[in-house]
Amino acid sequence: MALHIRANPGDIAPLVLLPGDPGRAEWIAETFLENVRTYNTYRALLGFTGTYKGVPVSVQTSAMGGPSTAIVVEEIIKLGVKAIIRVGTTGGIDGRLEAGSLVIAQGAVPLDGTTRQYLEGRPYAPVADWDVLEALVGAAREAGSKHTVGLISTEDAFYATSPESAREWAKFGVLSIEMEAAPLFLVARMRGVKAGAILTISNQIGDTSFVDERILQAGVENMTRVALEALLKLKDRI
Ligand SMILES: O=P(O)(O)O[C@H]1O[C@H](CO)[C@@H](O)[C@H]1O
Ligand SMILES: O=c1cc[nH]c(=O)[nH]1
Repeated sequence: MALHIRANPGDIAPLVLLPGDPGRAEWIAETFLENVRTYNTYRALLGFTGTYKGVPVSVQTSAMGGPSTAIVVEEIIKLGVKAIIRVGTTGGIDGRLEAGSLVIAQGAVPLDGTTRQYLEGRPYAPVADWDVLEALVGAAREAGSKHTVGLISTEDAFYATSPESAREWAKFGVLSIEMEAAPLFLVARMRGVKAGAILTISNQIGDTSFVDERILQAGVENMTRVALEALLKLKDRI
């Protein structure tokens, strides 16, 4: 049993979706999985295992930010997980991507402190695993889901980011900003596990007003279907 994910080897499937929000984890499990059982409730890091189209799949909450994500990812890998897809929300920059649209991350500029601590000052490029990236893009294309593949950035301080600072990153090709992908990519790579991320644009950076809930929910549903189909493609590559 791990310290925070109070589960045992065998409780978690090798293929995992990783949302930040425990409510989204529960919704994914209830909506898309069959024969669901809850393996963790400790600290609201809700974790569920079930089957999707007959294949064992787990949904594990990362909670918000790098510190929690790194703890969760380290522990689920110790418990036997082999491939992880983050299913998150992200803030777009300057309205280039509209609310509800999907971003598949090639890599994440590591602006967060968690990645910095692991790297001890080394320059590094946290990128998605190639098989996961290919599976996500393939699944999105097959579903006819409009998506953009590219660079995102991962930060710590949601309310410290301004449209002006985000715009500076856009000059270097950053599409959107979120809070978990860089440490996920780094820790997975260090431990020999596959990871990727697909995200739904939930707002524009600096504008914390909610987008229309129906638009956001449609994007999240679309993202989740694509991610689940991508996990199926990874089944024989782990
Ligand atoms: O929707 P989730 O997956 O939580 O992701 C985004 O939402 C949270 C901020 O509102 C951060 O965790 C950020 O990365
Ligand atoms: O980190 C995030 C995620 C969604 N929206 C933001 O503005 N920032």
